Amino acid sequence: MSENIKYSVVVSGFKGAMGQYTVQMVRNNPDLELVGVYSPHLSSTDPTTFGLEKNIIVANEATQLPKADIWIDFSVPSSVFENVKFAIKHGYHPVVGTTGLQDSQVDKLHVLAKEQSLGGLIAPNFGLSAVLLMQFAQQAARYFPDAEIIEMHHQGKKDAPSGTAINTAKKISKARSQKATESMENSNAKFARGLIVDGVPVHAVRLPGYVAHEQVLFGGEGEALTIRQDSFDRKSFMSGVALACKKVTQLSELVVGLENILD
Ligand SMILES: NC(=O)c1ccc[n+]([C@@H]2O[C@H](COP(=O)([O-])OP(=O)(O)OC[C@H]3O[C@@H](n4cnc5c(N)ncnc54)[C@H](O)[C@@H]3O)[C@@H](O)[C@H]2O)c1
Ligand SMILES: O=C(O)C1=N[C@H](C(=O)O)CCC1
Repeated sequence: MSENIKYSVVVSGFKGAMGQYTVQMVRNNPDLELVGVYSPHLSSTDPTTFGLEKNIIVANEATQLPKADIWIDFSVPSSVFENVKFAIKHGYHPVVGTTGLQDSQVDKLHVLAKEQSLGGLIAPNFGLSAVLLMQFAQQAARYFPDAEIIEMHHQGKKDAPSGTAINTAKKISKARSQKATESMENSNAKFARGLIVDGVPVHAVRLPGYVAHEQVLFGGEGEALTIRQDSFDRKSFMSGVALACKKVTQLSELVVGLENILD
């Protein structure tokens, strides 16, 4: 980061599993300064209730947040669009980890950010292992058009399939040079065969003990290839979030995917 520049940050969804890690990451990062946190339905807005310094604004309405350079969002799929729209309109550079944005919503946010020449990043996964898995899967799909995805997450996950799995399926679909062998539309066992995302079956598992994991299975004639990544700890996402904070103020548009800002 350039010398002596400290970026101010607000964290939306600060009480959630990812929000809590993010708050710690920002507080421990000498290049970042936490100035506000946001979550609706709070019983108290006293920062000390949440173990935060007195000068940090705790807001249960976005309009109460202080101005800042960066808005990090780890909220819920049903709120992320409105949150990011608010962030862009108010000049915060968005760093968005929350999943569940529809393509049409991403398009709208892209236009909004462009109108304001404001850089931002939406990343369905901030983990390096997942980013690499998606890239390897894209490469493999050129030669193995037949692929299926199994994503496995903790039981508290609100959305299914995961944002990463949807993104992986899209990338496989784009990279395929041939159509997959089976026509999934004609399958008579739709539930057991998973949700078809861009022609790729996606199976979602929710179990205790799991954090975030994905496996892509490719099958060819007499051979198979399996690519797997495991996020065993939410700490694994934090270097990606920190990198996004470092880069996002230098972007002049909304970028999707951590791979686009990796050095
Ligand atoms: N991109 C990544 O690398 C990555 C990694 C992990 C999780 N995620 C995604 O991040 C999101 C959050 O995950 P989590 O495990 O922390 O979930 P969580 O349910 O533990 O936390 C979400 C928090 O958001 C709060 N919230 C509800 N409505 C809100 C609103 N309108 N504005 C702000 N906050 C609101 C909730 O009260 C809760 O505290 C999910 O979409 C998940 O898929 C992404
Ligand atoms: O824990 C979650 O929820 C995760 N969500 C993201 C997704 O939906 O892909 C990334 C991995 C963790």
